[in-house]
Amino acid sequence: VFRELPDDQLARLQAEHHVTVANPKLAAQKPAFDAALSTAHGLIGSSYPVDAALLALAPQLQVVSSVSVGVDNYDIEALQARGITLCHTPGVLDETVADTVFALVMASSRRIVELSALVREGRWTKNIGEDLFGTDVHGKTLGLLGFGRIGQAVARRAALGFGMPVLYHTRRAVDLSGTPLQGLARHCSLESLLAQSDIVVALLPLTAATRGLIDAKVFAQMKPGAIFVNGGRGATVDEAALLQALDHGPLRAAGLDVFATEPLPQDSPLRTHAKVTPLPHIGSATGETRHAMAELATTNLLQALAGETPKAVYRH
Ligand SMILES: O=C(O)C(=O)[C@@H](O)[C@H](O)[C@H](O)CO
Repeated sequence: VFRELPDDQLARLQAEHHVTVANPKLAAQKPAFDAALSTAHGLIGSSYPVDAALLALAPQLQVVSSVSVGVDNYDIEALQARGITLCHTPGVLDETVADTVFALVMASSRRIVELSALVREGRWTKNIGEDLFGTDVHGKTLGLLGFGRIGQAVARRAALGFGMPVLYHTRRAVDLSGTPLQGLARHCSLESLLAQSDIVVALLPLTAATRGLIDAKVFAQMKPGAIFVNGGRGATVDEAALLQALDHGPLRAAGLDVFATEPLPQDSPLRTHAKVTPLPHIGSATGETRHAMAELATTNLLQALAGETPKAVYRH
């Protein structure tokens, strides 16, 4: 177990297997982690690189169970070459991440953090003037880059809760017939989405194809005054181009839950930028959802080690 699990899930593992808990990110625990790797049949955790070098130290490994939906920390080819099963936790976090994304849409559009700080710091001395006005969210056009389970959960909030026209860009249109989004979300080209969207939300997994995809060319096609929110992976965005777009247009503001380097380096201009609402990668960070993720990851691991097909195998 290379990232802390709730006690009840740890107990499920200990009831059936010999369990070592060692977080390799903690120097004091790294030796125990390396020692346990040499005999490990299963790994469970998240946000630590499981690459070919690590796999070479784990000759008995049969399954890796990630307490995350994203799998960009895992060398998929190296795992497949070893016939090691990779499991993850899709589905159980969709609504929570969608809530976080919408919180960033609201916070960056209505300047919630900035104006709350004004009150906290005793600077509310007169009625708020136009220079501190935000911009409406209801009725604005939302553009989604990525339209999987989480993207569709965001689209439901927007279309059904805020009367927002929804556009999305993916390789293929999604069949929404019989779903609450039928007729409320339209598939379109990237260019068309960027030209029409008042709010652009990125929910892209990090792959070779999406790394740095949201670059200066993409920002330049956004509407003047657009709001940009990223709830997917930081490295899908060229952060230097994002800063340019914030400082020189067209962006009005950005809400960011993810960054190319996490935790965000202290000297990153995104950390203190007046037009940025930053969050420390809390997309799924609620007690309920992190427990549900740990529970699914534990079930995946137990099923795999019992020779059964795990509930959520990552399909490449
Ligand atoms: O599931 C994901 O892909 C996430 O980004 C978060 O829910 C995880 O908590 C995070 O990856 C853990 O480090």
